[in-house]
Amino acid sequence: MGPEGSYSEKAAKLWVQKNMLDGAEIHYFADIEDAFLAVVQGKSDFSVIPIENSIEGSVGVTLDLLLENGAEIIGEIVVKIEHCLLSKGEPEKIRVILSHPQGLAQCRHFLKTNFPEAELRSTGSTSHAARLAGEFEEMAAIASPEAAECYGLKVLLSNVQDRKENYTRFIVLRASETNRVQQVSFIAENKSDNVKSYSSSEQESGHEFYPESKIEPDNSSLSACKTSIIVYLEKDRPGALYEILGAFAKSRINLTRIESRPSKKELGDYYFYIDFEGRASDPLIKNALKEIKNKIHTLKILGSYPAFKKP
Ligand SMILES: O=C(O)C(=O)C[C@]1(C(=O)O)C=C[C@@H](O)C=C1
Repeated sequence: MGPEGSYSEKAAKLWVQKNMLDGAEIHYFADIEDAFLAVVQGKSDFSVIPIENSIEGSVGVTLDLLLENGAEIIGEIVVKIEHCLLSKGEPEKIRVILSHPQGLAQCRHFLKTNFPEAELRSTGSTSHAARLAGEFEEMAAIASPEAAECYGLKVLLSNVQDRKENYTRFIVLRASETNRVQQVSFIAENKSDNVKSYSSSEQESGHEFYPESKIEPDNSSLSACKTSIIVYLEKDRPGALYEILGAFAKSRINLTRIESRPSKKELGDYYFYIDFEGRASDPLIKNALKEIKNKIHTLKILGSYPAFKKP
């Protein structure tokens, strides 16, 4: 998610560095949906998308897109978020404050206390907010110090989020295997022997997929890896969720997160997003997944990936 100076850019750069993908090019998209779909449509090899924040919780649109699209989670990155109040003008002049909805929500108390009269407006990203604030003195943005530098803004106040400790977890996606196979054959068909040429505008960047071996996780121990799944029960019955969680508990599989999301079919009907330690290919986990398959309507495995380790 762009433009330059967003937290997503920071996460993407960190992931590139961690995986030594030297020479990787960063492409910027207007919002979470566009960045997500870029990978599904073959416009990028990987997408880096925010999924949860320690103050504000889940990013709903990301959860919905994970359900609706064929994308695989192959990594995660946690970024410390230190929001600043940025503006060209002085604090007394501020009439409108812009940010991504997550940014505004993470600073709700600060904004209400210090700028009760200001109009709050959402933008596609915090950096987009900073870019706009660069144009009008009566506007301010909640964004990173890097965004201030990018768009020539003053940092009026630092660390304005409602809790000092503020972290966002980003996931790294690539197209699911079926999608990737289609995209690779598409590239191969459009490539002559030694000249790289791509006839479709969708493949303008002319990229090739990074070899998978470069991004395979270290699977030396179960806790070094995480797996994310989506479960749909369809029929609400007593103990259904308990049985699913029981299958994990019985095998001593450690759950790291469980989240519900409305199915959008009717009120009170949910999908459950579950993260746990270990890889889906591990026999212990395979067994637990087999056991729960009989008790539920849908199981979607989103991917197994190395758990984030603090540098
Ligand atoms: O707007 C940005 O800079 C983003 O990268 C998006 C995003 C988010 O959606 O959570 C990322 C981190 C912060 O929590 C605020 C906004």
